[in-house]
This record gives sequence, C-alpha cells and structure tokens, in this order.
Amino acid sequence: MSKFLEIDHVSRVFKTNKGQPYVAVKDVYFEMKEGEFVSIIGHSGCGKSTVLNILSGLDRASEGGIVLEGREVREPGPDRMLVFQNHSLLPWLTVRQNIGLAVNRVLRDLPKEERHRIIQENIDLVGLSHAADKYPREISGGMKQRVGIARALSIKPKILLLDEPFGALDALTRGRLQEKLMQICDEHKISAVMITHDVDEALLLSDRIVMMTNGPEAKIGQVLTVDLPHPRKKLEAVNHPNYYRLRGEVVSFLDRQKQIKIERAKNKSNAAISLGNIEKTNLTIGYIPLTDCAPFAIAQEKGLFAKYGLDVTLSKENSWNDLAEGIREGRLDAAQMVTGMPLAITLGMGNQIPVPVVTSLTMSRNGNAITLSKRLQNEGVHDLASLKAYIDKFQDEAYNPAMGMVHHASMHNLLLRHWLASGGMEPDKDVDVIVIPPPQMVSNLMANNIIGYCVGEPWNVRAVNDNVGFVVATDLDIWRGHPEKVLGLRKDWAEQYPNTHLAVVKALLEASQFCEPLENRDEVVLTLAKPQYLNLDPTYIRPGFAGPYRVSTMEAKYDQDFCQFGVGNMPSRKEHLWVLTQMARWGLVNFPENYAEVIYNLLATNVYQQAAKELEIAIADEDRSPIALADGSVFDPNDPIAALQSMPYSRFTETSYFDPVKGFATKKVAVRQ
Ligand SMILES: Nc1ncnc2c1ncn2[C@@H]1O[C@H](COP(=O)(O)OP(=O)(O)OP(=O)(O)O)[C@@H](O)[C@H]1O
Repeated sequence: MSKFLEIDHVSRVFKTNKGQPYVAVKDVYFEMKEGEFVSIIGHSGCGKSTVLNILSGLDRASEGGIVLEGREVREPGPDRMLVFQNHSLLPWLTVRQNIGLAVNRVLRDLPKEERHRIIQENIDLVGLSHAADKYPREISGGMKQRVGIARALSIKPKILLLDEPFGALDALTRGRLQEKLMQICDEHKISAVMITHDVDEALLLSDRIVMMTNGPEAKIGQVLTVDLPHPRKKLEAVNHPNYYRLRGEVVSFLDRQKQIKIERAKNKSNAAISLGNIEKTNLTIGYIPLTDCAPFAIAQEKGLFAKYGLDVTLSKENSWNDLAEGIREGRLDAAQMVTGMPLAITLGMGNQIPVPVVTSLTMSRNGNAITLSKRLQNEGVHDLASLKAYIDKFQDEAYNPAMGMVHHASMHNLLLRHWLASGGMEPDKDVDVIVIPPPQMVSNLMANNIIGYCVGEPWNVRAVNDNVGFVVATDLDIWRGHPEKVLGLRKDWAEQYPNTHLAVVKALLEASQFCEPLENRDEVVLTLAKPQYLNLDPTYIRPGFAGPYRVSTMEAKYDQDFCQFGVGNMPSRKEHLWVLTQMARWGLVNFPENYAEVIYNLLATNVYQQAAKELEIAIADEDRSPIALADGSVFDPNDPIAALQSMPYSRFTETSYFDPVKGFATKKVAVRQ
C-alpha cells in the first residue's frame, strides 16, 4: 500500500476532573492510501473523536503523531477539512457566501473568476444550484449538511474528515446524502475518514472499516475490508452476497465490545492485583471445551494455579475466533490456542492488525481425526483414494463438496489440507474447507452442509456413537507427533508480567505432565466431564483418552500416542516453521522473508526452560532434523522456501519483509521457481 496517511502510534492521555491521567486511546497505528474512504466505528466514548481531532490538528497526541504525504502535521490546515454533525454555517451569509468565505480565505491567490468557478462547481456538485442564494434558515437540515460538505470540498483538501456527518438527519435525507457523498467520493477519488455509529452507513461508504475497542486505552481491534463493488448504490450493496457477512463481522465486533463493557462493570476492572513477586494474580484464561483442554481443567481442579500464586478464572469460549479476539483485545490474559494461532495473530492473518503474540508451552500433541459422513460410507468411501473418486464426481457441478475445520490457523485445517492434497484433491478447488466451531460439527454433518470434518475429540467419537459418521483417518495417519494446542499470550503482556507468565507456564506444565500417564487418565476424563468443562457423559470422552478408539466401523486398539500431553512441551522452532510454510502454501499469509526472526520472536523458549528447570523436567536440545510426514513427504526446516516450492498445489510465489508493527511490506520479493 502506498502510504498517504499514517496514524503513527498515537496515544492520548487526558486529565480527569480529579486530576488523574486517563489514557483514552493507546498506540493507535493505521495507514491509508490516497483515494481511500475509511470509517471508524466503535461504542460511544471509545475515542473516535479523539483520533479524528488529532488527525485534524485540533488536538495533539500525547505520544505518536500524524504523517500526511510524508510530512508530520501538528496544526489544523486546509489540507484536512472537518465536516461536523452541526454544519456550523454563518446564518447571515447565503449558501454561496458561506462556501465563498472558505474559498476566498484559503485560495485567495487564485484569480477572482477562478474562485467563483470553484464555488459554483461545488454548489452544483452537491445539487444546491437552486438554493445558492438562500440563507441557512431558509433551507432544510440535509441541505445545510450538503453546504458543509461543499464548503469542505471547495478548498480541495487532501483528506475529508467527517464526524458523524449525517447523525442529525432524518432517515430519508440521510439515505439520499449518503448516496450523494458516495457518488462524489467515487467520481473525484476523495480520501476520507468518517466517524459513524451506523453499520450500514459504514458499509455503504467505506473501503475499509476500522473498529475500535472500548476505552480506556482504546485501540484498533479489527480492520474490515469492504469488498463490495464500486460505484455503490444502497439497494445493490444490501443485496450483494457478501453484505450480510461483512455486516455480521461489524455487528459481532460491537456486540463483543458491549459484552466486555458489561463484564468490566461487573468485575469493576481487570486491573492487575499483585502479590509477592507475581505482578498480576487475577487472570482470565480462555479455552475451548475439547478433551485436550485437560491441562487447564486439571490445573484448576487440582489447585495448581493457586499453588503458583494465581487466581484464575477459566473462560469457556464459543469459538476459536472469539478466543483470538479475546487475546487481541486484552479481555483474556492468556489462552489455549490451536498451534498456528500465535503466528496468525502476530502476522495479522485475515487482514487484521498484527498483534505480537508469544507461545511458551506446547500443551498437547495429536488428538484429531477426520470424520466423514455415513452417507459417503454407504457410497463406498473408506479411504483417501475412494474419497477422491467421490469428489471427482463433482467436477462439473457448480459447487464443491465442503469439509469443516475449526480455524484457519489450526492443525485441523493444515493437516486436512495436506491430507487432501496428498490424495490428489486441491483444497478450495476440489473441496471447500470451511470454519465451523467444534461443537457445531456434528449438527452440520447431519444437516449435510458438509461431507466431513477434521476436529479434536469428543466430536469424532460423538459422530461415530450417534451413527452419523465414521473416522476415515486420525492425525497419526498424517503427522504422528504433531503439536496440537499451545499456550498463547500477547507479547506486551508477557513483557509486563514476566513472573506471572512463568507461574502460568509452571502450573500448566505440571498439569500437562499429570495428564500424560494412562493411570491418571480416568481422573482426567471425570474432571473433563463436569458441567463447567465439557458437560458430557464420560463415555464420549474416554475413547480419545484410553481407548479403544474406533476407526471406521472397526474397533481399533487405542494408540497411546493419540492424545499426548506431557511429551515435547518445549515450543519447537521447526514445528512452527512447518505451520508458517503451510499457511503460506495455502495463501493464508505472505511468507516473511525474515521468517527466522519471526519464529524467534514467537517462541518464549526461555520461559519454558525456566519453568522446566524449576519443575526438574529434562530440557531436550533443539532438534533441526527434517520432519517426516506419513505420506512420505519430508519438511526440511533448514530450507523452508525450497520446501514451500516443492509442495503440491503451493500458492507461494514470493516473500515479503514482515515488520511486527507495520505488518508485511508491500514490496514483495519474487522467488526463483
Ligand atoms: N478533553 C477531555 N478531557 C478528559 N477526557 C476526555 C476529553 N476528551 C475526551 N475525553 C474522554 O476520552 C474518551 C474518548 O472520548 P471521544 O469523544 O473520543 O469518544 P467517541 O468515541 O468519539 O465518543 P462518541 O461516540 O460518544 O462521540 C471518553 O472517555 C471521554 O470522556
């Protein structure tokens, strides 16, 4: 993206009435390109106007600043015109004179005729030729707002700043003016930043929507690219197939923020309570109710968090996306994560703002399976080759069969894709691979929305026991010993609370070690079955833990490797590098040219080593030997680019530099094929 405007790490601290500092916005970073229309949305009081005022130069950032076309701006100027909700026209001047006042002041060096031409051109632009000589009291609210816009545009600002420009108008006038502004911005390639509370207005007008978290210390929580075609008309936009997906993203972001506000009010605050050398004792840790959340449940039930001085609330999350948001927004202190999630959040996968995350513990290995619908089994599908024959029948159909997985950065997605590809099926081309939260897998299978899925337990056993699906492969058939769930937390959190971080790792490492021996597994199963965790009959949980694990319709002997907790707990560079290459292989992220640095920053190996030392757990040397997968492919961590180039269906063509704050550089480096 060519940089036009940069909001460079802006923070603003106000003094409250009691003289206390109030950090309204913290470390806001955003770049936009020329001609872009960006909306800022967020709950009341989150800091939208604070950011806009700093952009306009009416207010100064306490830290950071604004750079417009490479020049820092610190004062108001005609290059940034603000349009307010209250149009602030001078009542004793006509429409033409109000606009003329601005033009004559700012463009006074132009010849008089030229200034008149500009004034008339902008009156025409907003459709007010018939009212040019009327006074503000003689025209409607919508017309006054149009004068405000014409006045701002007439002096040809580099960027238009709009603070809820249509907030005071009735719905009909608002709709008309939105379309007018849309048309003007489209035709004249105007760059604009607009504050709005109206989701539909943001979707209609914007190229991107910046969503802000609640204050204090409000930040940019998410940036949504509005990929609806231009020029837009309200009715066409609303009927576009992507409209409700985009709308859903904004609405659910705002809902989550509302929920956080309520929770914060309940808990008064989530400010750190320190005790001894533990900087923050009160923690909220997120997890998903799957059997491999066992170390969290055990650490809580056996008092291991308390043993290391922590008062932990475990937060059962609805989906991996919600959990990731919880970490990004700071609602969660730490979380169970699918292996690729620390990388995904760090790299800003899916058009998100990059938020550096670290992982200090690998908590489980293996534990997933691929379940296919009973319907397919009845049609003779029983392995990869027969699945391909089934999929091939859809080649001339307008749609692809779909399979579920839980998150783009999960091993479920990456292993499923690898497995399909090894059988000659190209993900996204022959088979759609879609995100479904784990507890909804079975119902989606039953509804025939998907032909199968890759997920952890108990959702494979559940499908088998309910006779709606069969297990066609486990992850041992793809990569025996792969990392599955890891502990993830924000890097800034880790830096702020190093002793707390170590205490969390010690509690969870001890819990993981407890979960490993088979003789402890029954206790683990009964703990997981409790209502606050999986809330399930233990018969659904036991097969994934102590066998027999049912593969296909046959009773297969339980494989002790199926769900490992206390093995290889140190975060491994080569494993995360494999994940990174797979994410790049499928086009989920760019491949960073400085991948070694990215992986180095991702792994808090030192925290793991300290915890292991204190718990007297042996620390293995780093293993850089190639990873052998079950299909015969080998991943050499010493040459990931060559590995990426040789993978079937690889979409990787180029690398680009990754900056932890600014994200990926626009300039990409083509890689020799
Ligand atoms: N001059 C000030 N002194 C002290 N606090 C302030 C000042 N200006 C803003 N704030 C506080 O900073 C926070 C952000 O305010 P801001 O007006 O930017 O929010 P907003 O998102 O624009 O709200 P709204 O949508 O209601 O207009 C609020 O808590 C507000 O009370």
